[in-house]
Amino acid sequence: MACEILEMVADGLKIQPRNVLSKLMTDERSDSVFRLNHYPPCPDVVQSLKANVIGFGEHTDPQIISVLRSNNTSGLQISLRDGSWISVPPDHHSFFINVGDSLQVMTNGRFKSVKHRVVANSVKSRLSMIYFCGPPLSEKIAPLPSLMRGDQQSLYKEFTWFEYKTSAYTSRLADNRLMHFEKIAAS
Ligand SMILES: O=C(O)CCC(=O)C(=O)O
Ligand SMILES: [Fe+2]
Repeated sequence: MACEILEMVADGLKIQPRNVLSKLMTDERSDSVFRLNHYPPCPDVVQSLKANVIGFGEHTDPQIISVLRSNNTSGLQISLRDGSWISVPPDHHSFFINVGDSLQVMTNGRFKSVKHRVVANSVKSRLSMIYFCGPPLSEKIAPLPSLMRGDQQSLYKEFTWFEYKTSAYTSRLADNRLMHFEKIAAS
């Protein structure tokens, strides 16, 4: 399914070949990961604090895309441009597809990796499973040449997936991990 989505993304962007993104995850060296998260209910804390108890702190996903499925318990929220948070309705029949930092770079910022977090539910436990499509470690993460028009420049310095991961290990979850790879605009 993740492959199909990446091929539909390529179609939508009108780029060839169709597997320009999906081949990164079908590659036998692909660094994809599957994660299961369990958030037990937090009744006392939520009620006594009358505030959000964070189950998973705010962050962007590093990979290309993330394919998430959860049970029927709410908790996942995404951050809007104005900094406010909105809830993603839980639906155990649907998949939630998230753009990761790598796809943001590969589309030179056209697709944005959106900040998200999970807040604890006071009554029910939340279960989620996520498939993160990661490229091979040696893969250069750079805007797809077929997307670059005229003299358009990359917004990012060149780096490999391994370099991104190494740099991410020294950062905090909420940090913009692409910051080290952004080109500084000349003034
Ligand atoms: O559990 C969720 O709904 C989201 C978890 C998440 O964002 C992650 O594992 O990267
Ligand atoms: Fe995430």
